[in-house]
Amino acid sequence: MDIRFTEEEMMGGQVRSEMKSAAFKMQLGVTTKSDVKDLRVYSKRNATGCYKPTSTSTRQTSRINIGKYYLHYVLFMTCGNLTRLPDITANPREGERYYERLLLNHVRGPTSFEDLLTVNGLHCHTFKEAAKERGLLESDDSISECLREAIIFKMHVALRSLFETILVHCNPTYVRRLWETYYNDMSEDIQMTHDKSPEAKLQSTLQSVNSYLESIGQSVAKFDMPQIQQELNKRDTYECLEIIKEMSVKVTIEDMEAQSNLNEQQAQAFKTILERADSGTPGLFFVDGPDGTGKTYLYRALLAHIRSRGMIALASTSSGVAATILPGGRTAHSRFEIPLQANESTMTNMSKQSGGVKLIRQAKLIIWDEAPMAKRHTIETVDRSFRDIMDKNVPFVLPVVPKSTRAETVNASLVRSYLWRLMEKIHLTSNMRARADPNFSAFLLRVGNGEETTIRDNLILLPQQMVVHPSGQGKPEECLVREIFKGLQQNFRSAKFITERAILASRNEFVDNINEMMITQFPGETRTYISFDSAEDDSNNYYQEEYLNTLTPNGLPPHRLVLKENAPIMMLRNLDPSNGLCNGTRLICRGFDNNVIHAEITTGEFATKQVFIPRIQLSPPENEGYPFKFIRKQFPIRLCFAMTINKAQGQTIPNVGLYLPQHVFLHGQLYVALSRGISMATTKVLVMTEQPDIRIGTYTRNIIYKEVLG
Ligand SMILES: Nc1ncnc2c1ncn2[C@@H]1O[C@H](COP(=O)(O)OP(=O)(O)OP(=O)(O)O)[C@@H](O)[C@H]1O
Repeated sequence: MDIRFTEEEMMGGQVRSEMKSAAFKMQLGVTTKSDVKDLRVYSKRNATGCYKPTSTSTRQTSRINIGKYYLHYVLFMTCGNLTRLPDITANPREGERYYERLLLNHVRGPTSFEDLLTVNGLHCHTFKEAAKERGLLESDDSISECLREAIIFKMHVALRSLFETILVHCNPTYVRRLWETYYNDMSEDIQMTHDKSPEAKLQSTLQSVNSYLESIGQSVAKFDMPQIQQELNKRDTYECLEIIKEMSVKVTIEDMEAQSNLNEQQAQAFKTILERADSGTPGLFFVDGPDGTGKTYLYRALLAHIRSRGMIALASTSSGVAATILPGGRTAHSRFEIPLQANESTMTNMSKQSGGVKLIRQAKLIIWDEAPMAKRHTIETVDRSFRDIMDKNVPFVLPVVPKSTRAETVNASLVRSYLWRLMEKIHLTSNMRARADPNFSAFLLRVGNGEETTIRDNLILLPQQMVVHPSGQGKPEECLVREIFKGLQQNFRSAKFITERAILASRNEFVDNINEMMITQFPGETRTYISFDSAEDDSNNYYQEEYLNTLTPNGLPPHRLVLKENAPIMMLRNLDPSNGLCNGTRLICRGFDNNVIHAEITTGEFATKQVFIPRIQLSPPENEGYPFKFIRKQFPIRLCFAMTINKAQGQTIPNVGLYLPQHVFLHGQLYVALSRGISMATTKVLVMTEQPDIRIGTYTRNIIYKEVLG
């Protein structure tokens, strides 16, 4: 039965025709008063593109009495059309009724049921078929389809790492079938380059897949697939692999040359640390310097120097994305096998006979970048396991303890550790990132040290050159976007242009707001991926899918992921660290298919690498406070024209905009944001908070806990 909404209905939101309404009602299966829940008026989209209720008042409720039945409607405003959805529930077990509801929930502005059944001009016979065609239903064999779609790009190395990612993150139940189906495509390049025998080809392909798996503590031996013959060898061989792998980390010319470009303080630090390493006396150093003072530059120079002499230097970091910036970098958690819940007495899980421990014993130098981002118990756990060969470095920001008080934050920091007293402190002070603009560099230093003059509530005056003043019509943030992304329409295909620009904000909702605005302005065809959401063990369907769709917990991609070719995206999970796919890695979309996204890494050691991203299951951290386990199946990425300040840590962003609809709220946050920039002329700030009455100029809050600065 096809029901057309009249113009009158569309405009007024009132159902005038009892006949039509009754038919509509029957079509949707609303038959009794008990089917009627409440009615909400949905008129405003949230930052992720989902509609959210703005009112449930009876005044806005259109409850229509048709005989003894009631029909309640949820009104969706879409592009000037008014589409109505009965606010009733439907369970996947109900078949067509459920799929129809799913379509009504996602298709914008349909004027008839026929509209719902028509996808790209093709008529579907069932709502299920239409929902599937629109990508609203997960394919029964999405994992296999993901690999099949990736084959077309003919990138064999990326295909093997996609296979490994699928093994680890997608939990396929039929690994051997997948292996057999895609083995030829995964091994084509190996066959071509070496002209190997079938067995040698098989072994090389397995080794290649295994090398990715090993980096996250897995191996092909754990999966139902052909096995590596060498694996049968003695453990000694395996242990040596760790050392061979470390010894094969490439030393670049730039890093070798860095040694002669170090500034005075860096050169002094380089000399002090190297002398200690060469003398064989244990030493524990804490390299302290605000962001941009060249800590990473110094570490790279140290790593290159020691490695070029045929010795072992280990690079570990607190976050996966920082690991992709240092050559041979691994997260400290995976390198040292640190338990997730470290406390006063925990030890690492490394066994005394393991290759990892041998490696640590042989290491001349161990670097731990961003050490204070880890809680002190984590660092102390490592110290307890090998206290004589540790080295530590410092970034500026404290570990973020969710929902913690100032005292808790300070207490979790390295400064409160017994190790703090034992560390030899090395201070770097010149901002090398902003070295071309001494005024900016000096301003940053004052902000970072909490020395910039404040008026009440820690408000500091921003240099006028950096302030964006909203002008003309439109939203104020559009002015900031115009400043930072000037020339976008001509340069949108350039990875360099896109990567050198970003807007930073303190909260995800502000970031989403900018990203949503940017993707509509960005040239190209839109590709929308809908997530498949569920609540674990919810067989009674208490948590309706459409309710789950409206949630976007921290660290999860949105339900409606809207992308375009060449648009910048950011990884939200440590999907494949050995290939540079870490939480925080920046990429650019290069191609789309239904179950796979082709992207290019744009920052760090793996820049220009082509990768495939599959859909995976994601859940928010337990401390997000949901009373059920929320599972979202989606590509683990989000747009990154804008990103949170936290995610920008460690990056140089030559054209950076700071969007401040509210003041920053964390220690060092303003400094971290501003110090991504390289000059006042290319660092812009949009302040939207209330300004002090009698002052001239633009003020914003700078939070510095001086006790943490030591
Ligand atoms: N001695 C130097 N000569 C030339 N460029 C340098 C030097 N030291 C650092 N740089 C450059 O300055 C910028 C910032 O350096 P780096 O990333 O090492 O700082 P950082 O202290 O690690 O900052 P963050 O904490 O933000 O990661 C980089 O672009 C780096 O290449």
